[in-house]
Amino acid sequence: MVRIATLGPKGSDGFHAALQYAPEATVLLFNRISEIVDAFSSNSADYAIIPVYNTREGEVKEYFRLVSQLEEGYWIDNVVLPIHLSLARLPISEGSHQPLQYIVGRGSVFRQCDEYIDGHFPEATLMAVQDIESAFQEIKSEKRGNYAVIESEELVKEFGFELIEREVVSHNRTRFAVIGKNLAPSTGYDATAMITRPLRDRVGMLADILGEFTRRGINILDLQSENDIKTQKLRIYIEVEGHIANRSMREAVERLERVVIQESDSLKVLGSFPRVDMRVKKIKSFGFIGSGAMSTWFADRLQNEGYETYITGRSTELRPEDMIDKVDVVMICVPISVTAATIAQYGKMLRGGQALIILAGESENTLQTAMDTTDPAVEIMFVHNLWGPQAISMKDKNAIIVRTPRSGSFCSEFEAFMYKHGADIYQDSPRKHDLLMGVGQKLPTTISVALAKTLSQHNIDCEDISSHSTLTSIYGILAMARVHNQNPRTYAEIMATKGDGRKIVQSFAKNLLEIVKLAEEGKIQEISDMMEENRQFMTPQFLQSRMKQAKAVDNVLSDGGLKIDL
Ligand SMILES: NC(=O)C1=CN([C@@H]2O[C@H](COP(=O)(O)OP(=O)(O)OC[C@H]3O[C@@H](n4cnc5c(N)ncnc54)[C@H](O)[C@@H]3O)[C@@H](O)[C@H]2O)C=CC1
Ligand SMILES: O=C(O)C(=O)Cc1ccc(O)cc1
Repeated sequence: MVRIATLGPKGSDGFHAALQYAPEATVLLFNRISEIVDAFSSNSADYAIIPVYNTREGEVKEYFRLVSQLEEGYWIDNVVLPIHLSLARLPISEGSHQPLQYIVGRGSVFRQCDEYIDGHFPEATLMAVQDIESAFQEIKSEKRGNYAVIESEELVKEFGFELIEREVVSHNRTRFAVIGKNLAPSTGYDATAMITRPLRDRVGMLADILGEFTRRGINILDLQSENDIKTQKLRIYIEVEGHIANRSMREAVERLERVVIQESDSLKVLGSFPRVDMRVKKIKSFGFIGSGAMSTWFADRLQNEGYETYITGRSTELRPEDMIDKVDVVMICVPISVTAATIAQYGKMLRGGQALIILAGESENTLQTAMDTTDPAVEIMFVHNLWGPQAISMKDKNAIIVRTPRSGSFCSEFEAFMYKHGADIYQDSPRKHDLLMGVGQKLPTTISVALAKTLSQHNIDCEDISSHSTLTSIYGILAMARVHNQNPRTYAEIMATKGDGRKIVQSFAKNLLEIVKLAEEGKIQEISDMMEENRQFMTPQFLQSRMKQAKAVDNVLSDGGLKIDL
């Protein structure tokens, strides 16, 4: 039989939280949080259940101190309990009713009810007690007719008190931490709580701590800080999404100690536990058609948000046609050149109420196919993430979304998922997307491939490429290296997409030949005039802000070792 230590008395919120966690448990009841900790530490209890947060009172301060004292044990789970508080007094049969002068309750209950008490009993004297059971008994034995108590309805009834008012505060919920002896295993949908030791003063410490998580795309759920009572140094409590066993989480913690705080054992992991989710989600499951790099990348992150995911492809055991029926949202994520045909093949299998989201690099043609081949009650949206599967997170990366009149709440939920993970989202029309991908993808990719081919044709030594590049020409070299360091098919597909972007590459090729000709003929003035004209087209603001960015890049590149962990 498991033994759980919590705050009493019988019928208290802690008591109910313990039974909600383990209905068969033996519940050991105490009046003080420190007594609960002692019971747990001395092995008289297997678990401790402690209130940590209340929707009305905010954080429960005592816990902050308590959790940092726990030498063994981990925060392994949570119980969220609605709290129903009632105002009650002795029944008339047990003493005369007099005007209420005193209200008795636990300190935390008063904090939850302060609005109600201020509004209804501004003159009353409040008496905060630790041991509510003794308080009930004393009011009874002393027949105190001018006393009232605020507690749960169950408890006031148990002591034979009479209700004056039921449910004196609404939206009152308490989160209890479950403390156990061993770290909880990963469920795939976890959060991790940690607290720092008292920190020495250091400029930017808080921002640097948060940055370690943000940089890795780890969402921060809660942040609190408190001055350590003795030293008056700051301690920081952080709750983040993910399990401590995840690689990026371990890396973040390791760097926090070694690089940011620069003290070993400066960070204490309180535990990992299944995430407490208060949001309303409508989507349960996503199914991918296409089992490549981008499908896996998105599926992993959706799974970490608590969604079920299925990946299907030409060679997976689960067939796309069998998957479609199981999911709320079908994601099409295959090479651009086969996206429209894949939509045409599977689109008709979706039923009203489902959503079809196209992850691809070409919008107009693919969206038209989706609108034409699916039931009109199917939601449809196009998403183009402008990062590849090597990216750790989508934080600060561009994403283009093309909504249609049929993009509904499922599509918005997917967009909210990308927003939450820090993507910079831009809404386009199909044509605008395709045209601008001529600028953002087709042209730079084409140039990169042509550049590499040219260097190779002339047997240019790779060492010489770096040593002879200028602050300006390095950009082209970097782009060339990036493009040739990833799946060539991805880029060949981009170059071959249909749509409005083609005219950008075609005009570029024509202009290139013209400029080469002018240069060969030594027409310096004509080229300068052309550049002057170009400058008129680009606004001064654009030129200045990009120049500023370029200088920032110069600084990063010239700062020994690139300032990146290689
Ligand atoms: N890789 C990247 O950097 C990015 C890719 N995207 C887009 O994501 C989509 C998927 O790209 P990745 O996952 O990178 O490609 P990938 O090559 O890793 O995977 C493509 C998947 O489609 C399947 N497939 C190939 N031909 C097929 C056909 N004829 N019928 C059905 N399935 C077929 C493959 O078996 C594979 O499972 C593409 O539309 C691409 O433009 C978007 C942004 C970045
Ligand atoms: O990582 C890079 O540099 C990319 O260019 C990734 C990429 C590849 C294909 C896309 O459709 C969008 C982005």
